[in-house]
Amino acid sequence: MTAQLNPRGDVAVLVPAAGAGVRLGPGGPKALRLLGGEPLLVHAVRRIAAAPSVHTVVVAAPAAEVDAVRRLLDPVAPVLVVAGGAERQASVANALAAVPPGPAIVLVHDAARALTPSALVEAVAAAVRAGHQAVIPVLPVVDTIKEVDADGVVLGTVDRSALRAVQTPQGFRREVLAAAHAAAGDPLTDDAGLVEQQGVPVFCVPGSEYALKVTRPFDLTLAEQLLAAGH
Ligand SMILES: Nc1ccn([C@@H]2O[C@H](COP(=O)(O)OP(=O)(O)OP(=O)(O)O)[C@@H](O)[C@H]2O)c(=O)n1
Ligand SMILES: C[C@](O)(CO)[C@H](O)COP(=O)(O)O
Repeated sequence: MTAQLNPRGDVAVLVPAAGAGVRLGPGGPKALRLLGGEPLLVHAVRRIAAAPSVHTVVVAAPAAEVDAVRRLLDPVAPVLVVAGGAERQASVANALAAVPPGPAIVLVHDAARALTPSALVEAVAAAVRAGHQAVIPVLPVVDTIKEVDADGVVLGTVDRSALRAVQTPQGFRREVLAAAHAAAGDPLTDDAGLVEQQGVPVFCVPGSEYALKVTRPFDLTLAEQLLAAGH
C-alpha cells in the first residue's frame, strides 16, 4: 500500500501519538488505549483520512510500538509511521522529517483528540490555504479563571475575555513549521508556540467540542458517550 491518501491533496497531517498517558492512569500508551473497542489512534486517523484535502498522514508512535502501529493502521488508511520522541515536540519533529515532497500545508493533530471531526481538519487547512501562515482552532474559556499563589491563596481574577483554549489540528505553511522546529529551543506544549517565537502571526478559527483531548479518565468516559451517540 502506498502511504498516500488523495494524490491531489495539499495537506500532510502529523499525528503525535507517542505519549505515555500518565494522567489517564495505568494501561499502556494513551494512543493505543481503547475507546469503543478501538484504539484512540485508530479513531483519530480514520477521521483525518476522511478529510478530502489530506495527501499524507505521518504518525509518531511510541518507539517500541512502531511495527505494531503500522499493522494496526494498515487496514484503516495508508499512513507513514515513525518513532516518536521523549517530548511531544520531538515526536512532531520526527514526523515532520518524514513528510514526502508535495504537500504545502502541514497540520499537527494529537492522537488524543480522537473524535475530532474531519470538517475541523478541512477548516484549519482552508484557513492556511486562504493565506494565514499558522492557524489554530480555539474555544472560549467557560470557567472563571483565578491566579493563585503556591499556598492556594487567590491573588486575583483574570480577565478571560481575551483567553482561548487551544485545540488541534494546528495548521501551518510547511516552510513556517519547518523553520520553527529548526529554531526550537526548550520544548513547548504546542507547535503554534514555536511559530509565535519566530514572530509569525497565528490566526484563530472556531474549534469543536468534539475535538476534546482525552487526558484524564473522565475525558475517556465522555468520549465513550460521544462515540456511542454517533460522533
Ligand atoms: N513524547 C510525546 C508526548 C506526547 N505525544 C502526543 O502528543 C499528544 C498530546 O499529548 P498529551 O495528551 O499530553 O499526551 P501524553 O503526553 O500521553 O499525556 P500525559 O502528559 O498525561 O502523559 C498525544 O496524542 C500524545 O500521544 C507524543 O507524540 N510524544
Ligand atoms: C497541543 C495541545 O493539544 C493544545 O491544546 C496541548 O498543548 C497538548 O497537550 P499537553 O498536555 O500540553 O501535552
